[in-house]
Amino acid sequence: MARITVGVSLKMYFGHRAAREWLAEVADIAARSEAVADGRVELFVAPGYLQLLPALEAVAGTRVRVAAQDASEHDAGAYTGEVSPAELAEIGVRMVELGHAERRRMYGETDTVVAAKTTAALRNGLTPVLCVGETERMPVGDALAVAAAQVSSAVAGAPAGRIVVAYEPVWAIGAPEPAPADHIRALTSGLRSAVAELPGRDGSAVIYGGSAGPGLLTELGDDVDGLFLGRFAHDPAALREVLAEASALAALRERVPA
Ligand SMILES: O=C[C@H](O)COP(=O)(O)O
Repeated sequence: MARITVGVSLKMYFGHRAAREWLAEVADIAARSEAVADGRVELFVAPGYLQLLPALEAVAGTRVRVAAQDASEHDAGAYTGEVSPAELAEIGVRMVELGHAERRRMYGETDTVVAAKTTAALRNGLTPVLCVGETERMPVGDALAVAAAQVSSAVAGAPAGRIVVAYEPVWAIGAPEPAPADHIRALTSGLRSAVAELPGRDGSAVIYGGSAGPGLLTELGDDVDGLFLGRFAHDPAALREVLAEASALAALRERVPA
């Protein structure tokens, strides 16, 4: 199936009530989207930890997947303040964001930590949304080398399973605009080839994040498997637009054999 993946992280932008209201609107949008309902578009939402249970409740009966924004590398034990990937899976969370630029930069997450967390996620049946990307503007070849090395280090030694690679150039996160389309295309195409060579990663996807919003998916076309949105999906109407674009792109891919 020519699946397009669209994810949204709320980071820590919303309080509890605002998150619940947003989730209710997203659940309604998803329920009305044929492409989400039949699986041509995979939609996942990554709210804060305290918002996970209400999120699961809100999207029950739809195909929307709930993702955590991080998870421990340990399943259980004396790890104060950590959140267990085993418990996330137990409550119905399906995906987990790992190695986001903000965690790497502000919380000291190294490639080694991201690799341990990736192993733990896959061990527990969670699909890692592996965030990778260069920290500064650089030529595409150099940027690809950085991002591809982050991917291969994260999955080395991890159990087999699908991964979603979110290519997020750090300099384009929280910016007024996404990275230039040519840069994104070069990187997502290169990462697709790199992921295709990894054993045990069938069905994996490479999506783009970093100030993404309506219009970008259509501009990128076939060179990307979807988007990872932040601020520009806080307005549910913008997410509705992106899902319509994803649905059109999925339909186009079904008509044109890969
Ligand atoms: O998690 C999402 C990305 O970091 C993108 O966030 P942004 O679209 O607000 O730049």
